[in-house]
Amino acid sequence: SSVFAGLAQAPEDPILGVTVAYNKDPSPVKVNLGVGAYRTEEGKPLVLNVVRRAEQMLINNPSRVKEYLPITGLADFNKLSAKLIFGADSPAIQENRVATVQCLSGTGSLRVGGEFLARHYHERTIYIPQPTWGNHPKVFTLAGLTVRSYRYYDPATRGLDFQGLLEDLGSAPSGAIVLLHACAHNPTGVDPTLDQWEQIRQLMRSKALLPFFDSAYQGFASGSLDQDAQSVRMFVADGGELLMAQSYAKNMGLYGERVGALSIVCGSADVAVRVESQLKLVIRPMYSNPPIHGASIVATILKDSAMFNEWTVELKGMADRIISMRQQLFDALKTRETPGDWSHIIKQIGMFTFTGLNSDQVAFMRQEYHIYMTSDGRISMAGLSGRTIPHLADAIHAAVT
Ligand SMILES: Cc1ncc(COP(=O)(O)O)c(CN[C@@H](CCC(=O)O)C(=O)O)c1O
Repeated sequence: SSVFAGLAQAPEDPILGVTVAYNKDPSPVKVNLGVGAYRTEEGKPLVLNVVRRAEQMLINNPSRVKEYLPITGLADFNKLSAKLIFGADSPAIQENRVATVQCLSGTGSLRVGGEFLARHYHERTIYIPQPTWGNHPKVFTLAGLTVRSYRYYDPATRGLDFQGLLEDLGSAPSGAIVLLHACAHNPTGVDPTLDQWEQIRQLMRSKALLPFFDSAYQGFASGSLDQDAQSVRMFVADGGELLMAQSYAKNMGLYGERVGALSIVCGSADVAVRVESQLKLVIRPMYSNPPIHGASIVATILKDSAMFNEWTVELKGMADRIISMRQQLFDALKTRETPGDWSHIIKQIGMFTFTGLNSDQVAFMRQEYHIYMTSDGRISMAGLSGRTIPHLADAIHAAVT
């Protein structure tokens, strides 16, 4: 007998569970378009050359040890991560108003930020986009926040529901927390224009809504690290406060190293010092201190201008390959004269295409064509190649005719 005999079987994760199902499928034509992880044209995971070089340098360094990091993580990594997202010339950094802690990738950064807010911020409600990354509601609920949604995506236009967004944020209680995807919105691939970002910023500041940015794809959307950080930098430039979760999973290919950072831009240096001290009290009983290897790789690359440049070239290569998959899929559907308007495939940006296919069509494509994607119709473009695009186009064509 077992004390856990009555335990129910938990369901598979809506995103990570797609890979579990894919791995069980013996079909030679199966394609995994579920998890947002980059694959090469040959369909293989990619370890960036610059990452391998950085790792080699670390391994060859005889004085390198495996001691505990401080609770806040690797100091170099934290400073360089803040510079990467806020910009080297950021006034907030110059004025020492940024508290940064290394966390367990993007998820860990969001969770630590959520727990910090639940303990120290007067408004416990966080507004998240509808739809958003499937893990967001669970992360913030378990952190102790009350999760509500704001309209974001318009299925009719397959674009931004900007009026709905403004209305929902306009009617949020003043001081409420608002989660914002910095770029490459997951799952829709739809981002506000810079002008729309400015309107969002003005509305939020006028109601003292607290921005919580999630940046999991910096450099992956446009291929430019600075361009993909423009939304964040507009908010920092106005001198206001915000939270910022960064992930190096995708843009540096460090998925399993769990490398990320949470930064809180504060009103003054004095507040930033106290914020960092309280963040340590959240982290210490959660995982005590973060892993050293991945953060050392990132710091090695970001601090050396030649390696940084090499990284930007490889990053642009990944972004460009995804953009070319968009064009090839769009062209393949046009060739087949597949019913419907598929221009959103080339308009959307970042890792994902929100196809508009419904869960029945997704199930049909899995059954008949061994195409694996999330039930909301999202496909990870990084999972495609010139070889698999015709197969996907055939499947979509069959699903909609
Ligand atoms: C918007 C957003 N925030 C945070 C994360 C968390 O990434 P970390 O690995 O913790 O840094 C993801 C990853 N979402 C991808 C990857 C698989 C997953 O974790 O769901 C996805 O949506 O497929 C994301 O898309």
